[in-house]
Amino acid sequence: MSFGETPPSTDVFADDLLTGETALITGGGTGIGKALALAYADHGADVAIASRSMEHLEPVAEEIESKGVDACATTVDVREPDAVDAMVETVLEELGDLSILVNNAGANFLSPAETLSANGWRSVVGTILDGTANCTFAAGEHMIEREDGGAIISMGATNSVRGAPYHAHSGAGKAGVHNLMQTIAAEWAEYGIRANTVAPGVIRTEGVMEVMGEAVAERVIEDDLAADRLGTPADCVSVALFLSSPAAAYVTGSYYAVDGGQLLAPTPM
Ligand SMILES: CCCCCCC/C=C/C(=O)SCCNC(=O)CCNC(=O)[C@H](O)C(C)(C)COP(=O)(O)OP(=O)(O)OC[C@H]1O[C@@H](n2cnc3c(N)ncnc32)[C@H](O)[C@@H]1OP(=O)(O)O
Ligand SMILES: NC(=O)C1=CN([C@@H]2O[C@H](COP(=O)(O)OP(=O)(O)OC[C@H]3O[C@@H](n4cnc5c(N)ncnc54)[C@H](OP(=O)(O)O)[C@@H]3O)[C@@H](O)[C@H]2O)C=CC1
Repeated sequence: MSFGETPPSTDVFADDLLTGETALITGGGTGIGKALALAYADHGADVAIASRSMEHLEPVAEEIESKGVDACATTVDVREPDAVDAMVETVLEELGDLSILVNNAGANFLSPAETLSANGWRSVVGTILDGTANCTFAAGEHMIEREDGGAIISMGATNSVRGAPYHAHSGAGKAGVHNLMQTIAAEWAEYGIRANTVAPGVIRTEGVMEVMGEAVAERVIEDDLAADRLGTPADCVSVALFLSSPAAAYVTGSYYAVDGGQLLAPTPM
């Protein structure tokens, strides 16, 4: 017996779950971010996507518009605070509001700690942690001013909970992301803004397969997971949609692993 697949969100959630909301998803042109962007549109939200490459963004923006909602695609390097401020301005100019932020842009490679260069550390921690902070602060300023609350979801990773070989930069960055979400949850509750972390385990995307390769993926399934498959972007979509919706009105500062049981202890038998 296996867990099976997470069904498409349209089979589970109401079509109008997010009608009236405006979501910004960083890294929304590929992988998990693309799946999130299309799902948010399926459920009625206007959707902005932002990353460094317009080539990644443009086709997804077209697909979002084909679903009958408004789309905005804007380039940004999330490591640059001024560029992030400009991204939020563009979203507000083009879509008129910003009520949901998904900090999804990410970067990773596997490296022994002792050979990791200072620049290698910065490229990953800068994207994951500085990027999440820059976007949260810029979007948060608007969310506070709009006086109607908001939802912030940050993509963490299971490597934030347990140190793991070759993850010095990525694990430390993702641990910082969750801690930041908890602090934001505490500080901005008074404005009706909720902040939560979704922590994928190993989700089959082009990005992660570049990092780990097929042979390592097979070993992970065999040795590290309770589930009998890697995760899919759809597995992450349903949790993020829930956290973005009124169904999660009392949920803030929380950590949701989407990991097929990766964080469970291995069997002693
Ligand atoms: C076994 C289980 C694995 C599961 C992992 C689960 C945890 C998280 C997973 C994910 O996040 S998956 C998503 C991953 N997606 C991406 O990484 C896509 C984006 N990736 C990138 O943009 C690049 O790969 C990047 C290197 C992360 C960043 O590129 P950027 O253009 O900013 O930097 P570069 O100029 O290319 O390099 C900067 C710096 O980093 C060093 N470096 C790059 N790759 C490696 C490597 N494989 N090993 C060691 N060092 C590396 C590079 O040499 C540069 O340093 P200096 O040479 O200038 O010192
Ligand atoms: N897949 C997995 O197994 C896991 C993923 N995660 C996390 O989930 C999220 C999505 O991962 P996944 O879909 O696999 O990754 P992808 O590699 O597909 O996506 C990463 C995205 O981030 C964007 N991006 C990278 N650097 C920057 C930057 N400096 N500024 C703006 N955008 C940037 C990229 O777009 P562009 O190149 O156009 O800039 C790309 O769209 C990430 O945060 C990742 O760390 C966590 C654990 C496991």
